[in-house]
Amino acid sequence: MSTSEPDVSGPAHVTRDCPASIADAAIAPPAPGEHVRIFDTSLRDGEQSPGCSMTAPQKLRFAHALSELGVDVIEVGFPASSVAEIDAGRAIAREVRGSTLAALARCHAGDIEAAARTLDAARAARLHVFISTSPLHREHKLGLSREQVIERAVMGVELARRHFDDVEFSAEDALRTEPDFLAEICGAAVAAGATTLNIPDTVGYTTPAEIRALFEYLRANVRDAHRAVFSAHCHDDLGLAVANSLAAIEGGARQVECTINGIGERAGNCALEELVMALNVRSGYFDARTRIDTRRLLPTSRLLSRITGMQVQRNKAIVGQNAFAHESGIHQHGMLKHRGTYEIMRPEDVGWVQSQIVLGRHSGRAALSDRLQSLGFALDEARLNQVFAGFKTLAEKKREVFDADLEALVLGTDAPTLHGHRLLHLHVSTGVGDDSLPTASVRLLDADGGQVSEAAVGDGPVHALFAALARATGIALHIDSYQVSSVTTGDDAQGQASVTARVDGAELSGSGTSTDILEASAHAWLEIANRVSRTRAAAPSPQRIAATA
Ligand SMILES: CC(=O)SCCNC(=O)CCNC(=O)[C@H](O)C(C)(C)COP(=O)(O)OP(=O)(O)OC[C@H]1O[C@@H](n2cnc3c(N)ncnc32)[C@H](O)[C@@H]1OP(=O)(O)O
Ligand SMILES: CC(C)C(=O)C(=O)O
Repeated sequence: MSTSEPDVSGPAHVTRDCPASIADAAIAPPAPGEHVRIFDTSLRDGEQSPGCSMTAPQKLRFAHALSELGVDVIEVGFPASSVAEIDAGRAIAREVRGSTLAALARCHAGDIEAAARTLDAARAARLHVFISTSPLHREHKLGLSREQVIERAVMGVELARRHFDDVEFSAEDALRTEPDFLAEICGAAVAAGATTLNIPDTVGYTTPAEIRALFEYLRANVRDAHRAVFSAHCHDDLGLAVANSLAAIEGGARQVECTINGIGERAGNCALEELVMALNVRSGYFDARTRIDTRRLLPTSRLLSRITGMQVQRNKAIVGQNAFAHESGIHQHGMLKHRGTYEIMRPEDVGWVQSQIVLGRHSGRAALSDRLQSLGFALDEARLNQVFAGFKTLAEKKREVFDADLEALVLGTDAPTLHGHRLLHLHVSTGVGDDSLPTASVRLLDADGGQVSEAAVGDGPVHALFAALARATGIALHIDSYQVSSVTTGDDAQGQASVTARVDGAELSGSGTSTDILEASAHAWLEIANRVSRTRAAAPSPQRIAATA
């Protein structure tokens, strides 16, 4: 192998020619408000990411989620790659409705037959055939001349059309292909029956201005261009996949291929959630619509992370944990006055419950005071300043200051549970077998020093325990999440239980630690319940982030 730098740029005239061609191109801009098809390839290109392979049941589940999201086309896989891929695709084709189902094939008879067999039962099916068109790929990968590549492409499209009316042709590595040859092969594909022309930036090499120019050029120079929908498929090697896809839309693309969380070969593909929200938030600028139900973006992203085990980075746009979290005082102060100051979209519109004000070393008095009010503490200015000084000292030591820390700061060193109900006794029995039911009994010490005992049954021991605590305290919590993790090691490891609950429209969390995970769970539940009873006792209602106009 040569040690010199590989020439990856393709022919020098590729980038030089496009702008000149645009000047010649007398084409109408895309009609305003046009629909842009969303083609999701998480199950095909996404699955090509190392570490992202999915089982057949996982693919089926995710395909249902994509259809519920409102994706126009779901690429179910590359059937020629294995029997398991065919079986997974067939299961999707039997069940999933509401989206067109596509399968990828090389310009090979065997691949096309396998893809067609896979989509047999689909209500709406598309065959997607591809071949490389760039000089680098033609010479080094395929060993084919321009004419031979066109011949193969035409053969592939014609064979695909024998199975389905909906046929997509992709010119792999299109952005490093000579524009005149690209226009020629696209025209040949349309003549052979292709209804969608996909122009992939296979190696993530292009820039927004360049890809826009290329789409404008192709719309003007491909023979019978009006008979096909132009599509973009951008990779993220330079972090430009979303920007390039948006530019392609400006150039006339009316289908964009993307993946949830941007998974895909190498650095990934255009992230569906980012592209859709860019079109949505800047609708006046792009004037192009999708039919995606944006409130399903976060749940779909989370489902994919759970299935693949590939976590989304915290600062990822739209679906990352920090996407709607504010930690610095100046931003928090602005957010409390009007959330439009630091948010360009509503978290609720993409599936989050609400924005988050995270208290840490950069926070100021406005955010601290707001959080204290929502915890039921109304402090005068002098006391607030005192607590603020303690808060800053604590925040220097901790990354994030939690509600329980604030309660300790205001109330003194006692654990927060001392200021509400406290667990004295707990007994839980599990219910394995026909006649037994999981049962829990609890005895609590209340804030006035009295005792209260209650028992309850449930679907499982934790459910029974939480039901008994609800009876004893008179507080009903809607549990959103419950997790137990080990915080030390060995046989006597401490377990930490974390509970998140929604109460009176707010999301509250509590945690408890013990060598007994049921006791830890009871402490976590009581931490939230005690906060609720104190908040309810301390009217007026908490200040909320002002709604965006
Ligand atoms: C840009 C993209 O994302 S393309 C999609 C990439 N996805 C995948 O490759 C996943 C599925 N792939 C596979 O399972 C395997 O590669 C298979 C089963 C398809 C093929 O396996 P093999 O027959 O062992 O071939 P191998 O993968 O080593 O090489 C690819 C062959 O396809 C040929 N080829 C590549 N693209 C095309 C095309 N679009 N049309 C026709 N032939 C093509 C190559 O020239 C090579 O042919 P050769 O074996 O005659 O040299
Ligand atoms: C096969 C095509 C669409 C592709 O995945 C690419 O070129 O990246």
